[in-house]
Amino acid sequence: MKTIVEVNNLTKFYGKNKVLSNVTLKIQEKEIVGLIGPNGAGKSTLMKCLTSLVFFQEGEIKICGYDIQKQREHALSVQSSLIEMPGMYPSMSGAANLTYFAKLGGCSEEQYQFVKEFTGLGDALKKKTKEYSLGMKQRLGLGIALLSEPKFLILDEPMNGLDPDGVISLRESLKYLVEEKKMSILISSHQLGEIEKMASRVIFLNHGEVVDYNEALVQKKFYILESKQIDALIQTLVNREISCQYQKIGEYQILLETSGLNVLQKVLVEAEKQGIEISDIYKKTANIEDIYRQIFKGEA
Ligand SMILES: Nc1ncnc2c1ncn2[C@@H]1O[C@H](COP(=O)(O)OP(=O)(O)OP(=O)(O)O)[C@@H](O)[C@H]1O
Repeated sequence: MKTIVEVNNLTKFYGKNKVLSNVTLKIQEKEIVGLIGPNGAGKSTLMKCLTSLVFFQEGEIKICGYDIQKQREHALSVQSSLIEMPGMYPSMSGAANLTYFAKLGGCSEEQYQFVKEFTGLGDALKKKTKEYSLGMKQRLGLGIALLSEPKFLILDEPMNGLDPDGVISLRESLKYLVEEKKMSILISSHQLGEIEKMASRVIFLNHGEVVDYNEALVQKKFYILESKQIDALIQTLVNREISCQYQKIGEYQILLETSGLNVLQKVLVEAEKQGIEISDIYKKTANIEDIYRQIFKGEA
């Protein structure tokens, strides 16, 4: 496996406010890594450090082996990003924007043609970009980012404002870039379901720190228990001191997190003793949303 991004003990302050604390992570070739965390967790700041848009005080960042502070030009030459609104000239057409940025970056004719096709904008490339919808701007913005044939792509909330078709098309585009162009992608989003579909791995940030969720959470078993006597069931869990995490997720349902079947059995035995009828049980493996809930309890 080839490491494309290496971040070691990155610490960033805005004034006296520490917004990133000892962030350490790696991204390998052909990985799509999701960056998840509540508002203000530091996702955009981390991305801005990776693209050298902001200065950081401690630690190091290497992109394809190039140090972002000591070999800034090289480190920037192998990456592209789409952070906040894609930059483009509003009174120029999409095609003119592409041509302009292609010339600026010395893009090959082959790559230019690939990007033109890849945007999927077709005839709309002739329109001025001030007439573009948000989705069209995102497509063009991604196209512009790809002109330099980056090894590493950073996307900050690229799904914002996209309709379902736009989201599906973005997902397919990213998978293509990883599979066919061997790129690595870091993508932040609050759309956990989408991240789950497109990312091969997820990094959680909380208060500027990478959360070590140890992926063990993914192996935990979750059961949804349905009962009309849900409050009595919860009371039983408390009274009998059954060691498990649970959460009421509906009028008649609790989500039970256990480390094994024996805990579920204990719960069922106790419920039966108390005359509590469990009407249904569903088994569930942890998904990103479950893990998010575990990590950010009450903060989401
Ligand atoms: N230019 C700035 N000057 C001072 N503080 C800033 C600046 N930019 C961000 N911050 C602070 O840094 C912290 C992290 O912000 P950041 O935008 O990185 O979070 P985020 O995880 O991207 O949030 P969101 O999900 O809302 O986009 C916040 O406390 C924010 O107020």
